[in-house]
Amino acid sequence: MGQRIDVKHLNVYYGKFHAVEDINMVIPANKVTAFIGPSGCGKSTVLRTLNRMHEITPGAYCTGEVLLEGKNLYAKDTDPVEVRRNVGMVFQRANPFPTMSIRENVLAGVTLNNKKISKSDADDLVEWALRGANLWEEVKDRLDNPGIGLSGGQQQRLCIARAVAVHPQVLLMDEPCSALDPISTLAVEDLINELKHDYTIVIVTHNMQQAARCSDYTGFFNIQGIGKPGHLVELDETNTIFQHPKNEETENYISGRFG
Ligand SMILES: Nc1ncnc2c1ncn2[C@@H]1O[C@H](COP(=O)(O)OP(=O)(O)OP(=O)(O)O)[C@@H](O)[C@H]1O
Repeated sequence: MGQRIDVKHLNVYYGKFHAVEDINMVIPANKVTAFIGPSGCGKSTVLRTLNRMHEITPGAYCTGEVLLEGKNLYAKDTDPVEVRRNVGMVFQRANPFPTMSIRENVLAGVTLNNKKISKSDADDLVEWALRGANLWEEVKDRLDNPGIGLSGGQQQRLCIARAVAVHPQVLLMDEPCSALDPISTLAVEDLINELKHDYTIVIVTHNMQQAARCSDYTGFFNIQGIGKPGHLVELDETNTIFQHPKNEETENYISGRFG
């Protein structure tokens, strides 16, 4: 099952640059929450703080709290590796490991976590994860072929299979369809809709139609001006954000008056 995320007074900095200011939000379990907003308003930055991925950028840090089912991801005794196992990430560009086969790519997270697994358990896991990513039928006869030999849309679904193979609670997706053609985009959107039964999903997208199509909740982020920190304007049910937003800034953005 997916887990709920509570974000409290989150501020994110890249060195001296204050990138995101005082974010407070609840991301419900087993729903798709989309982050939208103009370029540079901090959508990806906030997403990355939800599994401490920003920490791999030298000088990046945050203050405030991110709670996964009430447990602070930033508590002193929390292991960031464990956080990233529970909260998986799918990136903008499909990034299968180039030297690995389809099968090895699916198992990569498990082997990187030093988990010993029998051949038959591995076979079952590969099939389960690829079925979960709606890719099994397309690749079941060529599991030992290189992952990078697949089409862009298939590679992205392979990365989703790799992410779910470690049994996360949450899946973060940073513009997962931006490099895909419309047919592959629809396949990934359908998949997102199915995956929410098992996971909590947070997706950053530039595409408002995509947010409207595949999310239950939408958070609109904005920025006052260049050099200013981004902030969350409002987060609500997707229908409310697109039809009756409470805030004029949101209304202006979704009606295409800026951004
Ligand atoms: N690694 C980094 N080092 C320094 N500044 C960064 C870094 N990553 C992002 N920023 C800055 O933080 C701010 C927020 O960036 P972020 O990428 O989170 O915005 P975004 O809303 O996701 O933008 P886009 O829609 O263009 O991807 C921007 O001013 C950006 O330049």
